Amino acid sequence: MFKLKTIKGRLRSFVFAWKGLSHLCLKEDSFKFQVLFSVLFVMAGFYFKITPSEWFAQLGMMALVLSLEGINSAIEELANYNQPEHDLAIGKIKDISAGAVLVAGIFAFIIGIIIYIPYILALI
Ligand SMILES: Nc1ncnc2c1ncn2[C@@H]1O[C@H](COP(=O)(O)OP(=O)(O)OP(=O)(O)O)[C@@H](O)[C@H]1O
Repeated sequence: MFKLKTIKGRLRSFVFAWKGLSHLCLKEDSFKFQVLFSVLFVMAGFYFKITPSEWFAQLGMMALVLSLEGINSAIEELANYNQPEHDLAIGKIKDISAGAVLVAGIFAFIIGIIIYIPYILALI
């Protein structure tokens, strides 16, 4: 059985995670941009009345892109904290981290096209 201390510890971790999420939403421009994009796609989903499996694909990609964007921001923060000076290794680490977000973004774009092109063509 869970001890009360363990439950309190889990709750504390949850509060810290919310602090991190509010930092991302308020301070990180790239994360804010991705949230804006996600909101637009949710609005498009309601507008075109996409199917449950299309919602599944769309929400899955949104979760992936936003999570990777958050991890990318954390890596950038860590890199800046450890090495504020110009450094080739830090530049490479940041580029690789940004590249991981780009991979998810490219797949999200492709899935967006697969979902919405038939709905858009039906309007024409
Ligand atoms: N300390 C550094 N040393 C070498 N190159 C760096 C350094 N900091 C940044 N760079 C290079 O500049 C690019 C952009 O870095 P930056 O930290 O501004 O990321 P960003 O994606 O523009 O940030 P944000 O997501 O906050 O807009 C990096 O991907 C890297 O190529």
